[in-house]
Amino acid sequence: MITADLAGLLDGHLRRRPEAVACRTAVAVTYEELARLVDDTAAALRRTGVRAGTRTVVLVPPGPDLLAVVFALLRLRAVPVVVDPGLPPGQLRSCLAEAAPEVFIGIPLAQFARVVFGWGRGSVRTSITVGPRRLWLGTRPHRPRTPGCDPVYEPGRADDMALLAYTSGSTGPPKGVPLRRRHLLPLLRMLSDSAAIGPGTRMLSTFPPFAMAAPLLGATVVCPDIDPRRLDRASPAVLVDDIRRHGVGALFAAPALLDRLARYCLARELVLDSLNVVLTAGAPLSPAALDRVRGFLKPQAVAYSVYGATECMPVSTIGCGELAATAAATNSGAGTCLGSPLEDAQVRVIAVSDEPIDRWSDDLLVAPGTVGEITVTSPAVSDPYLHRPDATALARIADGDQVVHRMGDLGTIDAQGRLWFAGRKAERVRTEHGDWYTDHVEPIFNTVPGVHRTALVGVGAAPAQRPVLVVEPDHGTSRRERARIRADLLALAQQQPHTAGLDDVLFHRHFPMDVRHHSKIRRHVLAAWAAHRLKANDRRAHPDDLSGDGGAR
Ligand SMILES: Nc1ncnc2c1ncn2[C@@H]1O[C@H](COP(=O)(O)OP(=O)(O)OP(=O)(O)O)[C@@H](O)[C@H]1O
Repeated sequence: MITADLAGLLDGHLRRRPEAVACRTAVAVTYEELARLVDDTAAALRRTGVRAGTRTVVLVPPGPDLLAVVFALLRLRAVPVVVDPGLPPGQLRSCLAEAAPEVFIGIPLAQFARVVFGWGRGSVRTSITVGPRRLWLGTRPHRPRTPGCDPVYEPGRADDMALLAYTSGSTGPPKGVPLRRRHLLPLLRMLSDSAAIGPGTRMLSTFPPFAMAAPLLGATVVCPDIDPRRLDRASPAVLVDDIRRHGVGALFAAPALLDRLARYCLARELVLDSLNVVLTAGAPLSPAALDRVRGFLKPQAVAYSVYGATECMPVSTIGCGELAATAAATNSGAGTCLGSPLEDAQVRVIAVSDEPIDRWSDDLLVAPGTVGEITVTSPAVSDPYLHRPDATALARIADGDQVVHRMGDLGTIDAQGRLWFAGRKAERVRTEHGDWYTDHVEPIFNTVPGVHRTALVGVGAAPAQRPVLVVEPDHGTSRRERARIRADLLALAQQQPHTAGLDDVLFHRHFPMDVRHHSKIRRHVLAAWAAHRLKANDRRAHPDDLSGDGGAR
């Protein structure tokens, strides 16, 4: 049974299957070996003063060392601060200034960056380097006799703070999200129930925090040789090799990386037949990408898109069969189906507003089928943001003794109770004739041959913005091809009432994406670029010269 005593979960697997492999990198580490590492690490951390509640930054790549540190912190009931290592150094510094960690654990490169960029300056009192020889402040602690069973550790409680996780900062600066142990249980239960991750499963996750869940469920975590800071550069060949070599049964990858893997497999007619389940999250999985993903799976395998956010994970899941069945609707502008809300998650859609809402009232609800903001009440909803009362006021509604979380996403609920994604609230385009929703528009245009992806952005001040479609063409597209694509897009726009007002198409070589998943388009960055570009084009009266940042592909 999954309980809030997460360290106890790990110990349970150790007692039942000490010889089972907990982690696979170049070497295999068994549960027994992992437990010893955790014991050593916990003892060393305790000697440096790490206690329940100590905020600790961990910048260590996935592998046994990271598992040892994270599970040792769990055992001590300390609080890991989870921040994307791929953030620009200045943004990472701001996150750490806000989180005020007392302890900084990192590999030598992270320690070097800490000193150079001033990460945690003013709050960090202990820094610990995880090196090739695993030196803890130059000393090696004593080993407790029975690994995993040291009686000095208290079992974790549901209300203990588990971690401080930062959002990906796709729509503004990343926000600190305090998560208690009980907030994590719905995710663990979903992984165990829907995705069937359990003893014996070999799981590979390209998102390290999800990889940490595998040993808690008795599974083996396979750590791929990729840089989590640069997922856009992760090699599909390396992933394929790891999946095959280790017989990976469960894979998590964000949509963009999953699609790159799928394209790689498609070109080589590869089927990854060890995979039973594939999970993705972070952004919609487009119908075309889904088709390609199904191409590398055996027929019995399932792919799920999981919908949720740092503040509330998960909200709903949808399997590949249902996603495929709703693909035609997506391609004609209905949005992306996110599936039915999970048990325990109450999802309601309210009228769109950019203002705080203090109290819940059923008057906030929109009629079924009408686009509004998605709200969630669930045991997974986190505590309020760290030190951000304004952001919290915009994201929370009090409803008696419950808290309603505003997802900042737009969507609808259909007659079957399924949730549909329409785009992010902050990225809606507000024209004189009404609002345009990114996920009601982009999928239509993404079907045009030669288009890699599109982004709808608004230029000018709301509510009189000019809708602009920015296009990232397939690699190597010629100028003539671009002219054809533009003509096709504009013709397609005329076929749908909700896109008929589109007159502007710009080509951009390579979209700016979020650092966590490289799957969310940073539309506000593109909007600023588009405004600049349109102004330049208007000045030159040369609208066909649509070269993107540094020239179109
Ligand atoms: N399966 C999915 N389909 C569509 N969108 C998804 C899915 N899963 C997550 N998302 C998007 O990701 C968002 C959550 O992202 P995350 O918590 O990483 O930070 P963020 O909201 O992007 O960060 P910030 O608030 O700093 O901009 C959701 O609100 C939603 O927009």
